[in-house]
Amino acid sequence: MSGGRPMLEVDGINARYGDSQVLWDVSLSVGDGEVVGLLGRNGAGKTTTLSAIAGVQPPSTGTVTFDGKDITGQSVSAISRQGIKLVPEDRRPFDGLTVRENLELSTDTTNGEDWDVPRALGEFTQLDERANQRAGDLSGGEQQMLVIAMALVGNPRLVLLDEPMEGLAPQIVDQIVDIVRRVREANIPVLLVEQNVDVCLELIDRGYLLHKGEIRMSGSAAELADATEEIDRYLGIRV
Ligand SMILES: Nc1ncnc2c1ncn2[C@@H]1O[C@H](COP(=O)(O)OP(=O)(O)OP(=O)(O)O)[C@@H](O)[C@H]1O
Repeated sequence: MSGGRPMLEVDGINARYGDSQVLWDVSLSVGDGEVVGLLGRNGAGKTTTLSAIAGVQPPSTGTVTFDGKDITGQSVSAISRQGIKLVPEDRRPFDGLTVRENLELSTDTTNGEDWDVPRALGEFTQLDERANQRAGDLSGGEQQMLVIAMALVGNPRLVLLDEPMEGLAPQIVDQIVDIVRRVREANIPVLLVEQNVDVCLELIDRGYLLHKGEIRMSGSAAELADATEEIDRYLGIRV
């Protein structure tokens, strides 16, 4: 279901930390309204790929094109203004602010007005119930919900989600899965980094297997689900 034109095109990017090369000619795309998975073991280069797209760690070579425009090497803020919202693995809300204040602070109408604080609280009723509580007093799962809601009130044109289920209890994982589904229903494209193959395949239209900094396989969710040998080899886990 690759749908329309690619919203994001990553073409042959290489990235290094000092002398050590960690991405080798990585190419991938995310189409309009697609949820695309980037799967790989610890250290495969998933976070570095997201960092290259978001401008945190520009690639040494290769290009990143967003909505037909070359954004390679632009600053994090310039890329964010164009509607790419990165939700890093360790992103946390501001503990001392309430849920509502965190959402108000993250509201950005540069790229649209579909999402605002009332809509976010309407979609995430668990957050609505705690709207006036300090974010620091929320559970880990609720905080994760809040950081995703904070990305949504930024009216993103693409969300980069780095392991949003990491460290959460299975019951909470289900809630985050539900949230990613709702982002998808809102037609916002998502590039989802995930180590949990089962969870990832439930959510994505297409995906890429990254191993030691190289894309080893790509395909639809169904093709990846059938590729048990590659999943075993590159992820060391069975579906
Ligand atoms: N700031 C850094 N300086 C030096 N090496 C780094 C840095 N960040 C990551 N690396 C190395 O780059 C490689 C890719 O790391 P990256 O974080 O992109 O992988 P990942 O697939 O996201 O893994 P994880 O799930 O553990 O975050 C790893 O070998 C890692 O040790």
